[in-house]
Amino acid sequence: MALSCGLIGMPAVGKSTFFKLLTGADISIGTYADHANIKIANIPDKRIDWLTKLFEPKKTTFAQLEIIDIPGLQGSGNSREFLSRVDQVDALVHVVRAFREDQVFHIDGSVNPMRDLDTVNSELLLADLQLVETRIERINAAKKRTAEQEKELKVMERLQETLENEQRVATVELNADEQELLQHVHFLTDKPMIVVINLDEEQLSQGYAKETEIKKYCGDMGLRVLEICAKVEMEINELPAEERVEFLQDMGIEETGIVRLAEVIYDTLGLISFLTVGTDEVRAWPIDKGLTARQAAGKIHSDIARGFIRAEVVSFQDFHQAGSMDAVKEKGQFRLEDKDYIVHDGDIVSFRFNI
Ligand SMILES: Nc1ncnc2c1ncn2[C@@H]1O[C@H](COP(=O)(O)OP(=O)(O)OP(=O)(O)O)[C@@H](O)[C@H]1O
Repeated sequence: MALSCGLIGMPAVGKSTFFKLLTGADISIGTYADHANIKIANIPDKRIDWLTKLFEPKKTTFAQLEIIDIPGLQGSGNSREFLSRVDQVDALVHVVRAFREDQVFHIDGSVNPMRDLDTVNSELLLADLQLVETRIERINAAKKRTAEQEKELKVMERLQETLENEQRVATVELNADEQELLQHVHFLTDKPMIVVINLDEEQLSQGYAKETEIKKYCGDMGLRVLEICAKVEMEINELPAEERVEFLQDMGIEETGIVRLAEVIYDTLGLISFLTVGTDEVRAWPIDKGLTARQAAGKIHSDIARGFIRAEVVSFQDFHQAGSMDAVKEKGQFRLEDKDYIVHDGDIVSFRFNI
């Protein structure tokens, strides 16, 4: 099952616009959306584009993620529903409005990215603090504490202090023992989160005054920040492919904000891709960093993992430089790896198996 990423933020900050850009979904973009949209996004991958040109396969499959457009947080009225939706996703993209546009209302009457950042973060921090406090109360109410409860209490007290200092659970270093203890507790501020500052065209071209302040705030919280102008991205999206390249060159940028965002989400989720090639299909397979060849084989089919013999591996970079499998073999860059080989991002793999 694909991992999921939820778009969150205040109402009318551009979440549906980013959702549409990431998933290519044709949904109506409104300022009063009251439902969550879920769609699959392909993760753009230049390696897959290149391999597709070379192999001309019947089918090309990109790595995929589920993207969920979570309705805007508007005061405490819908906060319970908001928090339960946040609880269900693997990562978050927090869209913050910096763009100035009189036609688009702001729920608090003015555009203030720092205030919005803080409002949403506080909601998440508070939900986690309540969870910690409930668990502490439960342990304290026990007549006699087990050794396990003693350990949990110590960790919970550390988390409580962190959250009271407005720091995220993700910033707390836990040893393996403590991690196991918390395995079944879901903290919202433990989820990877990326902050996207949605700029207007002028802020994009002339620089954005609040940049330093926001970056410092996010840096202190351990959050990655991207600055993107959703309006310009929509315009780029409507251009034919050839004109798009030209447009980006004119702007002096290599990638659109959306491609960068998709890559950062993928990376933040701890995912890498191994690749399979052939005339039937060229495909990127998402796996967690650190998986072995046999575990990676299991992502394709459990039979391949069970009957695993060897993995034939060449790195995309070597293949790209050499230009063909024969050239790769001549250069001695074609490897046979066993089941414990740790698969790397961009490994082109073919599994030998026997069942
Ligand atoms: N960078 C930008 N510059 C100017 N206008 C923008 C920008 N980004 C989004 N908008 C406009 O802001 C409005 C709100 O955007 P959108 O519907 O995507 O927000 P939302 O966060 O999904 O809202 P809701 O929470 O109500 O669903 C739209 O009219 C959109 O075109």
